[in-house]
Amino acid sequence: MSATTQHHELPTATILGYPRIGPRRELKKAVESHWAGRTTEAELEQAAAELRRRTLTHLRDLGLAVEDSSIPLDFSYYDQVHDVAVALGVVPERFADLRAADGTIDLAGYFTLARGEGDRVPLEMTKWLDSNYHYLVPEIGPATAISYAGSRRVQEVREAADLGITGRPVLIGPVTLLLLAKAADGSPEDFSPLDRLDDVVAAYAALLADLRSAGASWVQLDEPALTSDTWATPTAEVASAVARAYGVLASAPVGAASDDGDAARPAILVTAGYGSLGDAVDPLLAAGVEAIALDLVKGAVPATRAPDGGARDFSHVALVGGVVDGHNVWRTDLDRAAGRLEELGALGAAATGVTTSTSLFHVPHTVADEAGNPELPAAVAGWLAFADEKVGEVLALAAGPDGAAEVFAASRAVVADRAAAPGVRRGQVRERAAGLPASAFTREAYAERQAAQDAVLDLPALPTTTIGSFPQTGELRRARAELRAGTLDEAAYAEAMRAEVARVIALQEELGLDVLVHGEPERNDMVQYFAENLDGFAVTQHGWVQSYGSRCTRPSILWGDVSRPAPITVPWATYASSLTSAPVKGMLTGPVTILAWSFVRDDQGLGETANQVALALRDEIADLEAAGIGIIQVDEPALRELLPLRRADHEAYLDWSVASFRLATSGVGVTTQIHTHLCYSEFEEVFGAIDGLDADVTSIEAARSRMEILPAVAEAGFERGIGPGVYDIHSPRVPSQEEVVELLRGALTSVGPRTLWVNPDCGLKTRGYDETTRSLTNLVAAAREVRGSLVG
Ligand code: MET
Ligand SMILES: [Zn+2]
Repeated sequence: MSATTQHHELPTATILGYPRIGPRRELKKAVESHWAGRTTEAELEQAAAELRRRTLTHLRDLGLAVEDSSIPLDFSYYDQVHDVAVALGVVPERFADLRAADGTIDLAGYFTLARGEGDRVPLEMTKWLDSNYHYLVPEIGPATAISYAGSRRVQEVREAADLGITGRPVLIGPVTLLLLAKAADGSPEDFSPLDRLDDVVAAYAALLADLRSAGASWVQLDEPALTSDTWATPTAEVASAVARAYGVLASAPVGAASDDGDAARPAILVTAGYGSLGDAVDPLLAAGVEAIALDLVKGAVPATRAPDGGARDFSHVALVGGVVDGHNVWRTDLDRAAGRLEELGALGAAATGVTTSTSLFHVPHTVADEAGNPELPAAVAGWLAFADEKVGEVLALAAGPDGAAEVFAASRAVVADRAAAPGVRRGQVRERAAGLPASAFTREAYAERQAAQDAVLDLPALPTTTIGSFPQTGELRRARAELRAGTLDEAAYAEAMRAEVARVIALQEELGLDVLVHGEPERNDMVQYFAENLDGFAVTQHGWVQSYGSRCTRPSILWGDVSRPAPITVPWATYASSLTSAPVKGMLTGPVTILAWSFVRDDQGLGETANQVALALRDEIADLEAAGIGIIQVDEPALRELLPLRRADHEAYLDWSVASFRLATSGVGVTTQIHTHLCYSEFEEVFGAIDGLDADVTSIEAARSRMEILPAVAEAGFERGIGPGVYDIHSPRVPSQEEVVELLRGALTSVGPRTLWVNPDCGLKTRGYDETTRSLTNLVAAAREVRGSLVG
C-alpha cells in the first residue's frame, strides 16, 4: 500500500476546479467564432492557451501555491466527461471515422461528437448530478474500442510548468465515467458500460503514467457519482468497481518517471463532490489512494467505523475537507467551516487539507465584476463569494482563525449582518406562509373541473397549442440590448414587445392553433424574468456560468423573503387576449424551476423558500384569472433536476416540490384550466410527483423517445390531459404531417382523444420563424387529420 511520499507534498489549500469559460466568456466567444468559420483551429488553440495562461497566473496571484499541486488544470473546450471519453478514444459506431488508426480523435472530431453533423446525431446531453450543467453522455458497448491515445491534459501540465507552476491535472474518474455513460446502440439487454471497467482502467493507467512523465505530482480524479445511489447499478457493485479500479491504479508506484523501470504515476486525489461519500470511502481506503477530498457542505465527515463495525483506518490517507461551497454563492461561515475541519482532523488522517466542496465552475468569476450593478444591492453583494473570493476563503481556512484573524472576523460580521438585514426575513411573508390551511394546497376533484372546463372552453378533440415561447428574433434581442444601453426607453421597448405579441397572435390564428400564447418576447430568460420582477431576488451583470458547451446562463440570486410587488405577466396576457377570440394561455415559471435555476439562500430549507415563491405566483395566477385568462401554464422543467442524489431523500423532496406547485396553482376556480410543462425529465422517475401536481394538462418532452412513455402513463391510471411533444425543438428539422399523424395515432392507442393534446416538445425561442411556421402548419394539419378520422 502506498502512503503519501516525500515526493508529494499534499496541496493543503486548493480548489477542485475553476470557471473555465473566462471572466468575459472569452472561451465561448473563441469557440463560437471558430465554429462559425471566422477563425482557424490554430487561432482557437492560441486563444484557449492564452485563457489557460491567464487563469493559472491569476490563481497564483490569488495565493494558491505554485509548487505543491494546489492549482487545478481543468480546462475544457466543451465538457469534462467528453474530454476523458475522447482521451480514451471512445466514439459511437456512427462516428467511427472520427477515430484515427492510432485511437486519437482530433479537435474537429471532438466538436463533431458534441454537435452532430448532418444526419448523425450528436452525443446525448444530460444533467450533471443535481446541477444545471449538462455533460455529454459517452456511448459504450461491448465492442467499443477503448485505449489511451493521448490527453490534452499532458500538454497542460507542461504549459503550467513553463509558468513555474506544478499544476494538478483534473479528470473524471473511471467509475463515474462509466456510471454516466450509456450502453451503445445494439448492446445486449444485460450489458452495462461498467462491464468495461478493466479496459477503461488500463487506459487510465497509461494516462496517469503519461501525466507523471510530463511532470505531474498529483492527479485529481473526480468521482461524484459515488455520492449517489440512484444508478441502475446497485451500490455494492459500485463499491466493488471502486475497489477494482483504484486497486489497479494505486498499485503502480508513485514517483518520478525516472525512479525505476516501472510505470510510475502521480499521487491520486479522489474527489466526491455533491454529497456524502458514504461507505464508498472503504474501497478507496483499501485501495490505498493518497488523498480523498470530501464534500463537507452537502456531505458528512465519514464515521469512524465501517458498516461491518470495524474501525476505519485513515492513517495512510490524506483527507481534504471541502468546506467552501463550490455550488452556491454565499460567503462561508468560516467558524463553522473550521469546526468541520476540526472534526475531519480527528479522524487521524496522515495529513489534512482544505478545499471547495465541488469545482467552482458552478459559480461566476468574481463579485468585483458587479461593482456598480444597480440590480445587486451593495449589502447583498457583501454577502457573496464567487470563485475568486472562495479561493481567499480556502486560504484563510488553511491559515486558521489565528493566522487569518481579520478574515475570520469579517466572516463573523457578514453572518451577523445577513441574519439581521431588512428583507431577509419579512414578517408579512412569513406570517402568510406559516398560516396556510390544507385547503390552500388542493383543488376540487378532477372530474368536476374537467366537466366545468369542457363546458367553458369548448375545445375540439386533440387540441393544438405550443409551449409558450416563439422565436426570439435578432430584433427582439437588439431592442433588449438598446434598453440596457439606454438608447431605447421603457415605453418604446414595451411598444416593440407589444408589436411582437400582435404578430405572434396573428400568426397563430393563421396557423389555426386552438390555444394561443403571447410568445414570451419580453423574457430574456424564463427564470430571470420573474427574478427581476419579484422582491427577494438580485440579478448579476457578469455572473455567467457554463450550462453546456459554450452556453452560459446567468442565475439570479434569491437572497431574501419573496413576494410580488405588482402583477408581472398580466398586462402581456390580457393584451394578447384582447387581439383574438381564441383562448390565450397565461405563462408562468413554477417555484421549483425558479429555485433550481437561481442561486438560492442557504439559511433555510428549500421547501420554505419554494412556498414563498409559490405564494407570489398564486397572487399572479389569481390576477390572471380575474383578468379573464382561463388557461394558465406553470412550467416546471426542473422538477427532475433537483431530485436528491440519495434515494432516502427523494420522498421529502417530492413532498415539498409538489406542495409548492399545488400552493401556487390551487387558488383558482373549477373552470380555470391549469397546465404544466416538463422537459428533459426522465419522466418515469418522477411520475408520481407529476401525478401529484394535479395539473389539468401536462405537456412533456416525448418526440425523441417516440412517445415510449405513454403506455406507462396510461397504465398508471393517469387520466388528466397530456401533451406528449410531437416534434423535437432542439433542431431546425421540420416534421412532416405524416410523421405527426403517425405519432398521434400511436398515442391514441394509450390515451383517449379527450385527454390528448398536440404540441411541440418545448418552447420555440431558439428556433427561426421559417421552420417554426412550417412545423406548426404540419402539426395543425396532422391534428385535424386524426380528428377527422375519429369522427368519421
Ligand atoms: N414556457 C417556456 C418556453 O416555452 C417553457 C420552456 S421549458 C425549458 O420557452
Ligand atoms: Zn421545455
